[in-house]
Amino acid sequence: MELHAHLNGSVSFSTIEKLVARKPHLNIEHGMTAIRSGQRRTLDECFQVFKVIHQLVDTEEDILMVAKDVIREFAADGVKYLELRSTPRKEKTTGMTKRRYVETVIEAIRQCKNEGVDIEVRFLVAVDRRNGAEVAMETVKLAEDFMLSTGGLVVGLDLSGDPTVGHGRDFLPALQKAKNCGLKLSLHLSEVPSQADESELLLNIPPDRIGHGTFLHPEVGGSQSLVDKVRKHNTPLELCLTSNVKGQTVSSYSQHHFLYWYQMGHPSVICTDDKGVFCTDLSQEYQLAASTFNLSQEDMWTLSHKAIDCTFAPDLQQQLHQKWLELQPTLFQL
Ligand SMILES: CC(C)=CCNc1ncnc2c1ncn2[C@@H]1O[C@H](COP(=O)(O)O)[C@@H](O)[C@H]1O
Ligand SMILES: [Zn+2]
Repeated sequence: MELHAHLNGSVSFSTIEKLVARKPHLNIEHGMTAIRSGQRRTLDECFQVFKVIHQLVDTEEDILMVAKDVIREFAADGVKYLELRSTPRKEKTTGMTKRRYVETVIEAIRQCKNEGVDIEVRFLVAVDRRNGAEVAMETVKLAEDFMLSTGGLVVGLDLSGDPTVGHGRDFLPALQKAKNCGLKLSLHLSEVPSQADESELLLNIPPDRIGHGTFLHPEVGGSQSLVDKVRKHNTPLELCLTSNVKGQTVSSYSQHHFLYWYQMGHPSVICTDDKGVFCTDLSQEYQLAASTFNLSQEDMWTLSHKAIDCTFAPDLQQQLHQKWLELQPTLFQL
């Protein structure tokens, strides 16, 4: 179950190579699009990486290839349900519009389905906080249109982008509108320490899931009131270990807030965030969680199984539970 994956952050080394071959004039090398094992970057440096990738992915053909490759790679890693998220982008130079951007991702999802790739994929339209409130409202309208026209492939809205830019209060009207029209909300909250006020406000909506939530609890400068709000609504957390360690918002794997929420029995879902940029995959994230926190195969199985209840596609949950029941004896003896 992969519930938190940004499309352009998930582009693998082999896809980057294909993109670089299409655009040799950009002089982009792989070291500029990925943060390798043992490397750390500041949050700001990480966000620069996305700018480089966006230069490489600027036509409909690129989006189609990238989305299909990413979906196939998640499937090859054993992911059976994927919620992809991406920020619709307009590119003047290539004529790509935001509407065509979303249509192309949807086309990629449909093509993978028709080709028999063994994975269910749903899409969240992303709001980049750097683009401000007005664009956020337009994005919500776009997301609503696609939710209605894609037969349920577009299921929600994501709020992401550089957490040090802007304030969540500006996005409240757009987020409320999204919620009211039936889009599920996954919000990046408290990814950096300075966001307690913003989280306090946005948790009142309330969101349907939380991305990261690194600094929600009092021990790291959050507050009991924030934790209480998350607990009251039983809002699942999407936790991305490698992303947080490489982006240096968490000092080491053993210090990751996964343990805080997991020990509390709170719905916690392990995700990749940006598997390409952070050179990881979902299996590796599960492996890391298991080895860091001394969890058994059974614990890990239960984690992935419980994630089914956190999807934004309730229509698929029964089918996924059935799949997990069938897969269990083929993987290991409990
Ligand atoms: C810098 C760092 C540690 C990244 C991980 N944490 C993140 N926090 C907030 N927004 C993100 C993160 N990773 C990816 N994104 C968003 O996803 C975009 C890339 O995917 P896409 O173009 O939306 O398809 C980025 O431009 C950014 O808006
Ligand atoms: Zn994210």
